[in-house]
Amino acid sequence: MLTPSIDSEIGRLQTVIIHRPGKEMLRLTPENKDELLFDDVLWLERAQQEHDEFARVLRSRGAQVLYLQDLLAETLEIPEARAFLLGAVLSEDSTGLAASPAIRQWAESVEAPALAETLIAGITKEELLERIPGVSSMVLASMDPEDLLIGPLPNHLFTRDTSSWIYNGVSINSMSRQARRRESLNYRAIYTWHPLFAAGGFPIWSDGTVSPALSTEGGDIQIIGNGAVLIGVSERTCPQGVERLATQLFAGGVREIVAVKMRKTRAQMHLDTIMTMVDHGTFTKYAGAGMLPTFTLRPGEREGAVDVIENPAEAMHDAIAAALGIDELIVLTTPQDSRAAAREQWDDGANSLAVAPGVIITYERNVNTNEYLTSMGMEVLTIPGSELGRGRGGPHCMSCPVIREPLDS
Ligand SMILES: NC(=O)NCCC[C@H](N)C(=O)O
Repeated sequence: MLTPSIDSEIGRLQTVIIHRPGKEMLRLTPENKDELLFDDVLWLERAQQEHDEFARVLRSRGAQVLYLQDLLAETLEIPEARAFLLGAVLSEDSTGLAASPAIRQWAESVEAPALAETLIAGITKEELLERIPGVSSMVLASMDPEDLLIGPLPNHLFTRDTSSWIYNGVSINSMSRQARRRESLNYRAIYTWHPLFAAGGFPIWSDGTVSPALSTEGGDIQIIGNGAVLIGVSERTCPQGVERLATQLFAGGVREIVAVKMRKTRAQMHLDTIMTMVDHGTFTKYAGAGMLPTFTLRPGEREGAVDVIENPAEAMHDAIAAALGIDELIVLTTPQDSRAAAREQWDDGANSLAVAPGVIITYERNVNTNEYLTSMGMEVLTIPGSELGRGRGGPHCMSCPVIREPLDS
């Protein structure tokens, strides 16, 4: 059993969920990559090596690494969890009325590890018919052999986005994009039934079932400490979603939220693509992000009410410093020309993961940023990411911290 607790972005990382890329990546093609939110197809074996190095570095700094696919497989051993996931994924809406009973019967009998892989990698018509030949179904008859009856979830790689531990509770996020919505179901099953979490005792800020019109994604959420949360209002996280999460967090004791109004572009899809916290009161930030308007949100007087203060762009850093209860923020922006800055941002240069205050994991390719952060006193642990980065996410996106040491211990 775990006692999850994340009261900052930088406290020593004790437990983290990551996902080793697998067969789901082999579903990516030049034709479907955009719909699946990847910028390129990737070389799976190399991506796995890069990811194994990520896991090695995490462990070398004392973190317990939990693999999402293992958690899912262990969860699927529990009949209620299996029934929940199969009911949600293999509904008549997706598999059709005629094939549904046979598919469900087959899925009930699959060993948990294989079923976990199938839920993440998806299944083609031909793979299904190898397992249950002779099903009479117009849905299947209308498909080509290699068409996917259940789609893949390649973006499970970015464990942070779908699941955010915020102080003592968790937000299973409502994903903005169709390609990522089923990811929330997997986390919901894990946090409800997996033995590490099933004892509960933690608030669920959101169970992932709210409408995508109220989307919040974890790449936009940073737990900056001092009872405060920084949230990007981005391409993926909408103001309605922020307000909804804010009411839950305020009821649970969070003191203040600073929401950053971001540009809505793919290159800056989440807050952690332009800035991440690396040390006490210290952020690394992409030069091209500039100063952005913010909103300071606090609990209103009435129950469930939220007070909103608008802050001009020039007050961005001051608004975050105020939430942290400090006089001034330290913002580390690599001095380089704007083209080099844009290239490193695209390659997740601002997407660092702190494993302790001032100790961060970054992609090795962002040489200027890494040298600069080192010169500013950070300990920079680099990992390769040429393949992993094709999904447009770095170490921060690829991690869902569950337990961090409290900052004041
Ligand atoms: N926090 C992040 O920025 N996560 C990266 C998500 C990349 C993924 N391909 C997506 O578009 O959702």
